[in-house]
Amino acid sequence: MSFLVIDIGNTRLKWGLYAAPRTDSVLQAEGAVYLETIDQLAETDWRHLPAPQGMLGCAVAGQAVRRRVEEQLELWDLLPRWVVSQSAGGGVVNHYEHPARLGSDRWAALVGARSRLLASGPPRPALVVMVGTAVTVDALDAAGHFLGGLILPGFGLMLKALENGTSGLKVPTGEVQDFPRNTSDALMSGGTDAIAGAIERMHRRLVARTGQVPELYMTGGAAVKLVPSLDLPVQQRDHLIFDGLLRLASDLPTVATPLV
Ligand SMILES: Nc1ncnc2c1ncn2[C@@H]1O[C@H](COP(=O)(O)OP(=O)(O)O)[C@@H](O)[C@H]1O
Ligand SMILES: CC(C)(COP(=O)(O)O)[C@@H](O)C(=O)NCCC(=O)O
Ligand SMILES: [K+]
Repeated sequence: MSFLVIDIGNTRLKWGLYAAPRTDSVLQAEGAVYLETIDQLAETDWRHLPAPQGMLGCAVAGQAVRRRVEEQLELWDLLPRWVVSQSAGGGVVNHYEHPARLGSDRWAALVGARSRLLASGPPRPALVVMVGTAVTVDALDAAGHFLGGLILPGFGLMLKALENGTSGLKVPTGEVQDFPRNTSDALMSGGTDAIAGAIERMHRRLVARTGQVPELYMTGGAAVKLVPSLDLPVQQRDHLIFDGLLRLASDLPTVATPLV
């Protein structure tokens, strides 16, 4: 049975069609569209796809966007199911003060990272970074306890805030430099150091807390921009959230019961 996973972020909708709702399942097709174009999915990306028998998604861009996607899903006869972050699941214990308020994409990324970590060796701590509209830096200990995490602006939001809040920063983005000597490079380097700095600080905290060096997983559209500037070994996984959704789907009862 082919299975559809969907990650609705605040900038793009990412989807993946897998052979089955299992973490070792083969990815058959995938795509990413900006939210402005999701009302055409049934006639574009999804038009010629084999009908999936099931789906599971995470959505953090609000109810209205989610409903627009559900209208596109009427192309097939399947029940839309959306993850709500739980207090425990997928091998992760969620120590957020209000577990359901943790972004479901963060939850899926944590579950995905934990399942990849356990599939690749002994249990260790992990740092799970999503570089998207916002950036999140989330800490897992060796037992799979989500200790907490950071939220900070993504590259786009940082640059937009500076452009809107000043008169002198309406310039194209430049390159990352150690000692930037023009406005464009200063902006790109400042944004990169802000995000890389947050990651390196949380990395140091997690080492101090656990006494072990964590695995660092990074995902998200802008991860590719950041990896070269990080002083830490990184596992860049574009499909980390998909991995988490498949793991959560494999735990679900096969009876189509809506999560929310
Ligand atoms: N190929 C790319 N190279 C660099 N940045 C990208 C690329 N694709 C998307 N981005 C940036 O990443 C962000 C969107 O990534 P994404 O993970 O889809 O975010 P979200 O999950 O918040 O929708 C935007 O800031 C966008 O500018
Ligand atoms: C932090 C986020 C905005 C990240 O969203 P994204 O950048 O992927 O669009 C999203 O995970 C969210 O809305 N979280 C809810 C608040 C929280 O996690 O505390
Ligand atoms: K995301």
